[in-house]
Amino acid sequence: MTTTQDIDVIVLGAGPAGENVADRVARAGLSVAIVEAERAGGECSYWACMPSKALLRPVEVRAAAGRMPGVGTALLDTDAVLARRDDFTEHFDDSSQADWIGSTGALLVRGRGRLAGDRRVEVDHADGTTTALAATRAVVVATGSAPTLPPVDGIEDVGAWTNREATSAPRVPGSMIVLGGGAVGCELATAWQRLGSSVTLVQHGERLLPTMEPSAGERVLASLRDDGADVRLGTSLRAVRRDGSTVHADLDDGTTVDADEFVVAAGRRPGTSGLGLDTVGLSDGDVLAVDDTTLVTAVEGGWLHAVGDCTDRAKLTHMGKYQARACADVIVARSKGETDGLDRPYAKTTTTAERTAVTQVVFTDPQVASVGLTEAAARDAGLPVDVVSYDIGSTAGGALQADGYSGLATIVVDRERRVIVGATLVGQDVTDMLHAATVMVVGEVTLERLWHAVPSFPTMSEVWLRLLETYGL
Ligand SMILES: Cc1cc2nc3c(=O)[nH]c(=O)nc-3n(C[C@H](O)[C@H](O)[C@H](O)COP(=O)(O)OP(=O)(O)OC[C@H]3O[C@@H](n4cnc5c(N)ncnc54)[C@H](O)[C@@H]3O)c2cc1C
Ligand SMILES: NC(=O)c1ccc[n+]([C@@H]2O[C@H](COP(=O)([O-])OP(=O)(O)OC[C@H]3O[C@@H](n4cnc5c(N)ncnc54)[C@H](O)[C@@H]3O)[C@@H](O)[C@H]2O)c1
Repeated sequence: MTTTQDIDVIVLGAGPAGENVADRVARAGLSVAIVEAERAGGECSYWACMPSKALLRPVEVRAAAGRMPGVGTALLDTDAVLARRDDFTEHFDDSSQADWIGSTGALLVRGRGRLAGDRRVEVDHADGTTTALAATRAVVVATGSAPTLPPVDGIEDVGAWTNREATSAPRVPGSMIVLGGGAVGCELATAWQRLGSSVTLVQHGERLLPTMEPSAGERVLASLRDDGADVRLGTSLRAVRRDGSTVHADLDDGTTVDADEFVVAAGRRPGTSGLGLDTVGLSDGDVLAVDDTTLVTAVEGGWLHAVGDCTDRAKLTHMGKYQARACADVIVARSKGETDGLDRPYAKTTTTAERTAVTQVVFTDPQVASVGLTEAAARDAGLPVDVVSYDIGSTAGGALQADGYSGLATIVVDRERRVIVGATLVGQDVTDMLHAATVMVVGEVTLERLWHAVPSFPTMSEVWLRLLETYGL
């Protein structure tokens, strides 16, 4: 075993969250080692955000062309789509990410890391050797998440695809069953159905995208069915088996669905197995619950932080990176002896927006973009809220964007404070409208002041004015 001492900060996992901690801490002048077991860049770069969006964008463009008289439905060359997807994942070569980490001043250590007691980490390398590291200031766990396989008879034996196989497939399968109707299931079903596969999506709840406003799931459901996908809501999988090239899925509605591939998109668990959590008083596989300054609450001493998917907070790249920035700033502030106000809401050293303004875009067609609380979440939190919706297609911008534009904007208004606490946009090309809503929520801008934020004509942003008018301004 080799030993390296005197590293200020050790980061476990070089996904988007871990990389951002390392970058920011290194730029502040602290020494950092970042340990990566697979590829620098993490799940997001190779098997999640990037490849899935590279599969979705071409079919989105094609659908938009179909809604524009005089343009028509564009050609679909699936080989070109898959080749462009492979360019986005750098053909699984992480050298540019590794070079970038090096350029920040952080030391990239290749191997599988685990905690080995207070402030200590051991890294097991592919050649069988182990390196022991000790952190003088902090250890940050950023090990991401892993797909959950529901306890269904036969599921372990059918060669189930997870997000990894489903985003990196070298050809379009003839047919597939997608288990789960969250963001992963809805995006993959949209992409593969439109690329030519026959998709059956099985969701055990009564709605798609169940954590979002109901309008989102309803419209995505209608679109998937319009595309020809077979979507089964309120349906559970009883058993699954493979017979040669065919998978047979027995559903609790009494039917059996046959397909070439079986994709599991039924949620994710924290990537904390085999991480030595027992050496710091936790149990293998635990969620690393953190406070607003990213400190792991169950471990004393103020040295163990966690960011990204492993914390089981919003499992989104941009939110993980937001946590990473706060985490780095807390560590740097403490290294300078600063202690006051580090946990003050909206201080740079906190992740306040995790509670007030989580943003998410689901790249289905229609797209779904949301920030903050849904109506249901706001009512559960006891807030006095009113809800207003407006058809984006009724704005001049919406009508110009596409023939028969169909889209809905919904705001959740705290009627006592006169501020927006949540917004959801559903429709074609709404993704970049989200940030305006995010500023409204984070800035707690009153409706009376928003009245003076005049949207340009003829843009879809006029929906913000229409929402205020509908609310009575
Ligand atoms: C199909 C799919 C599509 C998605 N699309 C989006 C999207 O469009 N937008 C969005 O915001 N989010 C999206 N997400 C979610 C997003 O991928 C995650 O939230 C994000 O990757 C989490 O980043 P992370 O750094 O916490 O973890 P990860 O990206 O999982 O990175 C963790 C890293 O830690 C490494 N690691 C794990 N254990 C160890 C260990 N013991 N030692 C050393 N290294 C270790 C892993 O190899 C990995 O590189 C998507 C997810 C999926 C599955
Ligand atoms: N564009 C994006 O922002 C994006 C895209 C993909 C994933 N993600 C994130 O990645 C994370 C994981 O996504 P996910 O969709 O895997 O998880 P999820 O937990 O969001 O959704 C899983 C879905 O599967 C259903 N389900 C669970 N077990 C089932 C079963 N046995 N049978 C049928 N249905 C079942 C659940 O009801 C749920 O709707 C999420 O936090 C998501 O936000 C984000």
